[in-house]
Amino acid sequence: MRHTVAAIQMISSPSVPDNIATADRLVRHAAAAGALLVLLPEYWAIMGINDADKVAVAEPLGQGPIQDFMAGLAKELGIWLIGGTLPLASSDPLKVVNTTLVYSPQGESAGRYDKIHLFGFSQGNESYNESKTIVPGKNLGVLDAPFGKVGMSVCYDLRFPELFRAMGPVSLIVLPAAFTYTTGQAHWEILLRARAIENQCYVLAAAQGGMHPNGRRTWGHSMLIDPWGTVKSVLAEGEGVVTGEIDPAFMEGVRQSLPALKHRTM
Ligand SMILES: NC(=O)CCC(=O)C(=O)O
Repeated sequence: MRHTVAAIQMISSPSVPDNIATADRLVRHAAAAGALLVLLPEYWAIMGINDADKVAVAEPLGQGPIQDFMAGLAKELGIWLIGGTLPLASSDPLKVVNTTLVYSPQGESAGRYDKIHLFGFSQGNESYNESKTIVPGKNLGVLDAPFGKVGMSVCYDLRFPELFRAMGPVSLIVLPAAFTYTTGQAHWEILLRARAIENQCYVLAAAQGGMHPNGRRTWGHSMLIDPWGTVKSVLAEGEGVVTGEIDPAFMEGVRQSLPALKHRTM
């Protein structure tokens, strides 16, 4: 049976209430288009003026306006909502955990993944060092959805194929992201398609896509890719929704005609 999924693209700001209002509007749009599973982007709840701004709005696990919003919306719309990333409080008062929380159609907590690989990049005027404000995760995140297993990853994780191999066979990889314009232009699509091709599964990537109030420009290009590596739908820039179908029969066909997953030797 085919299932519709959706990726939300945002241009998040420093205002959590504004970002919640935008996410609310776009997730409702995705659900009205028939999406059973909706993915928000990395940093959807806050893209601060300074990296440390997210520490001030970090929530303890299980309480706070960001988590209340996600749980309530998943239940109201009857969808699986994969909450991109939100800042969770960590044991270090100066840092957060950059976390994906999953809510079931009943609005219950159904999964968690803390971003493992923290982005670092320095070129010309551009410089990023997530380890200054984020504590890295340690555990894989795999959840059971109606169409099979879903492997969770976040943004810079995309560059580490061993993470995806360690998940075991999954039907769908989700990747909330905030790729930079510079690195996205060069690497985003090719890396996403490689993960889909080598793991013979669907890849759903929800991105930040535009110029943010903090002066950061993100690449966008939220997309759904099928197990053959074909881009099924994409949104280049700006806020919006990307939808497409997960077709387990198509995935099985790819795995049978090209049994590369069975031919692994290590
Ligand atoms: N937030 C991130 O992890 C950004 C990753 C990125 O832009 C990259 O090129 O990798």
